[in-house]
Amino acid sequence: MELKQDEETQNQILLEETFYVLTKKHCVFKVRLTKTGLCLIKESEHNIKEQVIPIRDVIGCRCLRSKKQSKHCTCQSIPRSNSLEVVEESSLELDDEDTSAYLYIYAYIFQSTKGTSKKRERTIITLRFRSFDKYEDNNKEAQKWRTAIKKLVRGETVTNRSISDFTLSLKHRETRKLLILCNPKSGAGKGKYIFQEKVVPILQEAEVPFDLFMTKHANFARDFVRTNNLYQWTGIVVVGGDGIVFEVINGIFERSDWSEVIRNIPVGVVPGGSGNGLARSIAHHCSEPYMPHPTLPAALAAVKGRCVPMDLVRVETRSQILFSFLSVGWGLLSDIDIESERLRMFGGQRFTIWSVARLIGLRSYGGKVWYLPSDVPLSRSEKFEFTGSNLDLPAEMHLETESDERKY
Ligand SMILES: Nc1ncnc2c1ncn2[C@@H]1O[C@H](COP(=O)(O)OP(=O)(O)OP(=O)(O)O)[C@@H](O)[C@H]1O
Repeated sequence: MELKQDEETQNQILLEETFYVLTKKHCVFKVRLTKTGLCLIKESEHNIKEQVIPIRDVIGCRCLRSKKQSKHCTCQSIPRSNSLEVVEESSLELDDEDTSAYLYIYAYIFQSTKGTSKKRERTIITLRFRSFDKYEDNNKEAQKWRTAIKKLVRGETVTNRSISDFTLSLKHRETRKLLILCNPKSGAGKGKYIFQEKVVPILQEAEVPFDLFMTKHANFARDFVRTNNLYQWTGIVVVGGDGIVFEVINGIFERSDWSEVIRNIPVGVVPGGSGNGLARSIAHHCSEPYMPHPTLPAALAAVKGRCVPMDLVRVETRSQILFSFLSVGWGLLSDIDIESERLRMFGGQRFTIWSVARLIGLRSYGGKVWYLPSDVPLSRSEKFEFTGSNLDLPAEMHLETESDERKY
């Protein structure tokens, strides 16, 4: 009984609106927002199709206005969806004649690809609010949807009652700020490119502000996290390989307030290095596809603030104390890792090349290992399942509310 009630509240409609596709006659989309997702119901002459975009796949949304067209054509007062250019509300380039408010919703959804492994695809849903004559009224509607979606994305409670107050806080601003530590030398030297091209667009779509610091030399990141006030940031995202993550974690443990930091400041990694063992392991743990877009699961987790606790290993040698998060290497593997540094220009291939070299000249090491067998069962990862669809969403979809200008 309780389960059923819970399901009912999850599926309770928070917002609902009817939209049209400019280019298709007699094609109506009902768009519903519930706590679990954005439901698109396509009603055409002969059938009804439906797809739910789960809230966990949505990263954010933005309200924009249409941009003034350079060559104004009097025969086309309504911007065509495929030629639509949009700007911020504050822009000097906005088109005063178009009183519509455009809500851009950004989602990364699993596509039902037959025969191949699952992957996430970027999908943009544009909702054009144009029922009213004044931009302010259309914007109020769009902002109501925006605020509700953003709150749900952040895991906050949204009820039908609270939605009526959303218009009061129109100028809702994101306060989350991430610290990005990017190693420009990681992997084959593409750390900066990866950040600018793969991560920045996702941060912008999610409207997550950030402070970026490029590491200038070995141990820069370690010193940075040891000496700075980390509480000014909501989390640390490292762009690089396992080496730079190692620096950050060990830098944290060199602080006197390390226990406070590890409880309050999550650390994430966007793979930019050669091996990227931690980023791969996290993607595997979360059942997120790592290939063909390795940076995607990490960037999405960073903007959504998704985090789970992670075990660390404290290693004491005669001369130092270290914290390890993947493995503690000794012998052949460490030799390959450290000595292949000179082949950095080959990216991840450096490990294969140096493995062959070391196997040819195999060294032997003597040692003893003591261990305690674990009686704790291995934890099972949460499986994110593909939610059924029969709509086959395109990468971009433009829907709009009805207006007097629309004529069949
Ligand atoms: N600006 C820099 N110049 C030279 N070295 C740097 C710089 N910034 C950081 N480093 C060093 O580069 C080392 C390797 O970096 P990182 O782990 O990001 O890449 P990787 O070694 O290619 O990846 P992986 O560890 O996953 O194989 C780090 O241990 C760090 O000390």
